[in-house]
Amino acid sequence: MKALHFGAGNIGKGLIGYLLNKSGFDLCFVDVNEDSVNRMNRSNNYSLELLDENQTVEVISPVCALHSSAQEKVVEAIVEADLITTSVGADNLSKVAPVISKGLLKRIQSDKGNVDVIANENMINASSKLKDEIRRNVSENEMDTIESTVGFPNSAIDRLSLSEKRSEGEVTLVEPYYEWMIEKQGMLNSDLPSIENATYVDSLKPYIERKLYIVNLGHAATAYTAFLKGYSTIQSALENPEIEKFLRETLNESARYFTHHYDFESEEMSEFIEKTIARFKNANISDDILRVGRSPIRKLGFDERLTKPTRVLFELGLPVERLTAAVATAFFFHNPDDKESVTIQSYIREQGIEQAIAHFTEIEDATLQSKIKDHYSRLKENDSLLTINER
Ligand SMILES: NC(=O)c1ccc[n+]([C@@H]2O[C@H](COP(=O)([O-])OP(=O)(O)OC[C@H]3O[C@@H](n4cnc5c(N)ncnc54)[C@H](O)[C@@H]3O)[C@@H](O)[C@H]2O)c1
Ligand SMILES: O=P(O)(O)OC[C@@H](O)[C@@H](O)[C@H](O)[C@H](O)CO
Repeated sequence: MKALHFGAGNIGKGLIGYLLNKSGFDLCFVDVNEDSVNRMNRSNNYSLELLDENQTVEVISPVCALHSSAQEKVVEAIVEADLITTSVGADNLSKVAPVISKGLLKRIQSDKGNVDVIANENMINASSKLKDEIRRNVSENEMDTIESTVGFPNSAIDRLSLSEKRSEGEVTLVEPYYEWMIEKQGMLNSDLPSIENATYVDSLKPYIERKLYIVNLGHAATAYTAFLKGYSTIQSALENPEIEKFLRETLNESARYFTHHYDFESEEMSEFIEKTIARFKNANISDDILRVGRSPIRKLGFDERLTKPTRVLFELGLPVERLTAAVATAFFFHNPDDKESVTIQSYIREQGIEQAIAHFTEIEDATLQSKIKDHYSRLKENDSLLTINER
């Protein structure tokens, strides 16, 4: 059995590649990063270090890699694959769509049978998004054939996966906890054996939303608050009780989204929140806030982790005091190497914070906009988060 995975990055190696290898797949990565492709092909393996007390190292082997520019080889690998997966970052799905389209059409011509393509990104319905991108690259008839033989099951992935450059080479670092949830109904390849330790669900929506609007919301809020307070890692920031309190209260507000829309009980949500905070505080992890806070424009998007729970709970008349403060913190984040943060900062300089809030969050309600703006102004005056908590 062969699996082709686009994106030999942290989660590609730390979760998707790890589980596909455990499930007996022959694994090949596709990446734009020449160094990482060459490194993998030199050793045909990579190392994973578990971020627990024992720091167990596992070698994942055999693996190979193709550079994205080797189009013909990538197309051939798609034709031969039993499963195609991605974790390239949500904004890069449009970039992998052209070659995946070519490969799928060639597969269909070669009568290779049904296959599933799973995009594993931190966004709602990433596989459906990839399918939409593929649609832009093919004719209507071609899309009809693709749709009849290719499944695009949506998924949710969760594992803190980082990497570190060491003298022996790059090592992928992973927390012990992981989750890969795959929506059964989108799958078309009934011959594919189950992926070991993946969870197959009938409806993904409650889980992907909980992942994004609790785990990733909490992560983003911590990273942006940490930036404001001068911390460089999530773990050092959470040693500050004020930041931990703010995180917990923000997540408790967001929990109401889930008790309102789904069957989640409040105790269950509280347990999930405590488990999430404990994962973030794992003393064996040192997670850079610049990684966690990356791409703030994406994170402030209308349906994204910061904005969606805030606007929906506000519309329901439920409290959003901490959530609006969390949204405000994102407007301070600045990393010269992160184009999105640079864009936000120059937008604020040129248009002002009010315009920036409306523009990046696409929130139209004036009251909600001004709540975010008030928090921004107070934070700018160096007002503490605790003061916000008490308001
Ligand atoms: N790292 C985590 O803890 C984690 C956990 C869950 C979900 N995710 C999600 O997984 C995705 C990947 O995140 P990551 O942390 O692994 O990022 P990463 O930057 O470590 O890895 C992304 C990889 O994709 C490659 N890539 C980019 N554009 C490409 C293209 N056009 N073709 C082929 N390869 C391309 C990059 O070179 C890189 O190796 C994101 O959507 C992220 O939100 C990450
Ligand atoms: O990958 P992003 O940029 O969407 O979000 C950054 C982190 O919150 C994220 O990578 C988490 O580490 C991960 O989602 C945990 O499963």
